[in-house]
Amino acid sequence: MTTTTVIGADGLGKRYGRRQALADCTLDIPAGRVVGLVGPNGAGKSTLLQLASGLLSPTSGTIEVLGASPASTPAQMAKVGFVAQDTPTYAGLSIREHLHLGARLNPTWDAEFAARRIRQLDLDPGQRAGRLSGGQRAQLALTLAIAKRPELLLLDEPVASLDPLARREFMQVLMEFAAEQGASVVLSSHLVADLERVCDYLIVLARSRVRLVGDVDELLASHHRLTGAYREPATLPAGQEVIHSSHTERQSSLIVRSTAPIDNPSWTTQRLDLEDLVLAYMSNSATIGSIPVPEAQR
Ligand SMILES: Nc1ncnc2c1ncn2[C@@H]1O[C@H](COP(=O)(O)OP(=O)(O)OP(=O)(O)O)[C@@H](O)[C@H]1O
Repeated sequence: MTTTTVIGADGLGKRYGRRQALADCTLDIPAGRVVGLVGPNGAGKSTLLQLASGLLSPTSGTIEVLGASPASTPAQMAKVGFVAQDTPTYAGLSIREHLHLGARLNPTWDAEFAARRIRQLDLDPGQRAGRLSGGQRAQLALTLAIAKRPELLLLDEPVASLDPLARREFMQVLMEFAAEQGASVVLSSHLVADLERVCDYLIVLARSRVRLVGDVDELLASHHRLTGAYREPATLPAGQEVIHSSHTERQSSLIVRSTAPIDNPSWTTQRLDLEDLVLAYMSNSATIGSIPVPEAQR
């Protein structure tokens, strides 16, 4: 692990009975990045975020967050913000009471930010959380998490219930927070176009396993779409790994990983965008079988 690792995982796994939710997950996420966590339903994204927040314990391997075991001390918990998928709030408490609670519980609470954000969102501070719409409740939970001024913010599908304009505006607030504080953010989402605007680091999970991880610019520079006359993928030179292929009788279209430039004029080479890259790895892993749990571990 590097000294600036924000989340370090080694062979991390989580099993619910016979169901392997996360397997053999090894990560070394550098600090100060905005990390997009993507993958199909049931891939293990929430499980990974809950392991990082300390809400779940691993069944195998290890995880460290900001150099310590997740949620191991009050000081460590103060440095990490987490908003779960269901954006939990206290239904009986008003927005104002949530802000007071936040101020009492968090040593680094930014009261000015919290009050300004609630005004910007046009929310009534006297309104009980239980009376808010789903999107408004999510905005309250996200405001509380950012006002805590954590070193690491973990967000599980934070924008799923927000309208398109609110989504874009929230992503802007999130980027400002990360840039101003030098904070690290990990957010899961199915909305890759939103992630493309804010994330500089990517993790693709599928079928409980990490399929792709790294700096977004480096990943985009090392993947290429090749189109040309039909041919067998096996004819590619060493060092070019086919991630996804589709063929017609006449044409082959490949997504290839290669750090060296593709130097073959019989292919037309194009760059990928983030969505192409994510979909290539998701469909590639759809063809790989699920992970059997060894008899001895059941
Ligand atoms: N409490 C639980 N008990 C049993 N199985 C669980 C539990 N929580 C999650 N799982 C299983 O673990 C796997 C991973 O679930 P997880 O919620 O981490 O996926 P996800 O990637 O967040 O999915 P989604 O995109 O649908 O939110 C799934 O197969 C799920 O059914």
